[in-house]
Amino acid sequence: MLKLQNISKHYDNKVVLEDISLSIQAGEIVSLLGPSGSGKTTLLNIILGLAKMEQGKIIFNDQDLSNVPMKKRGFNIVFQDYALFPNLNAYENIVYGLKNKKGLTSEHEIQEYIEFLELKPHLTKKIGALSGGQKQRVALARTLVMKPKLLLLDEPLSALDGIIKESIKARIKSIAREYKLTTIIVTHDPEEALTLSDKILIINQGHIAQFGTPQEIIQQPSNDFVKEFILGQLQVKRDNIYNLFGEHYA
Ligand SMILES: Nc1ncnc2c1ncn2[C@@H]1O[C@H](COP(=O)(O)OP(=O)(O)OP(=O)(O)O)[C@@H](O)[C@H]1O
Repeated sequence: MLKLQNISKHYDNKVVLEDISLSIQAGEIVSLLGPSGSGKTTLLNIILGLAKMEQGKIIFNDQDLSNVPMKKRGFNIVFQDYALFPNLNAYENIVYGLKNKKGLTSEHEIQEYIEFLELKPHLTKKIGALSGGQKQRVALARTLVMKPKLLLLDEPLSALDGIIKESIKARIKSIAREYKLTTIIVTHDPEEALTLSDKILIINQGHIAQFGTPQEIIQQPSNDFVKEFILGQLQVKRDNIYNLFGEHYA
């Protein structure tokens, strides 16, 4: 279980996060959702250990990790641009992080992750020859072979379109379920957050606007910001299509 307690962060004189507290249960998928500049990536980086906080605590399975360096936290992230090595092929990318972790993951286990993500036909391809969805799956496999205690994903769907997006969404859900892996996802898209997560943390200008299940957020938005940000954006999408096609759009 991950507990964030009273996390605050400033850049120069600007408050970026103020007094963020929440608890995430083991195996849950939680989205950090908010507009551009609201502090989502900063919070993700603080959990990862990449950014420092001025105040607050990070407790994971009853252990205080607040001053534990990134490498010793055992959390892993998939960055928005995947950060894969273009000169290596897909398999070499997947196992790259294991070089200094002898014995962590057997070849048999590596093959299981590869099967799970249906990457077998692509292993010898260079990164440049892969589609966006295939790159995302290689990035996920590379992270899973490290057996992370917590999986962090920064905008995992933003570079993907349509059907590929839906298939990666399903993968992320099945990874969390299959490996009981607590997963935290940054997104600015309400639809993604609502369809992917067990819980959503809505951030507005560094403050928690609401933390709840998708159903709670839809049925009981706790303030005007949540209403506007979530329901407003979804309504605009519906209206745009309705205006074009009228009653033909069910
Ligand atoms: N290294 C930095 N130095 C100074 N200010 C920063 C730095 N990183 C982020 N900020 C500021 O902190 C605020 C929050 O940024 P952050 O990247 O966390 O937001 P975000 O919600 O992830 O936005 P986006 O969706 O655009 O990525 C912004 O106002 C940003 O300008």
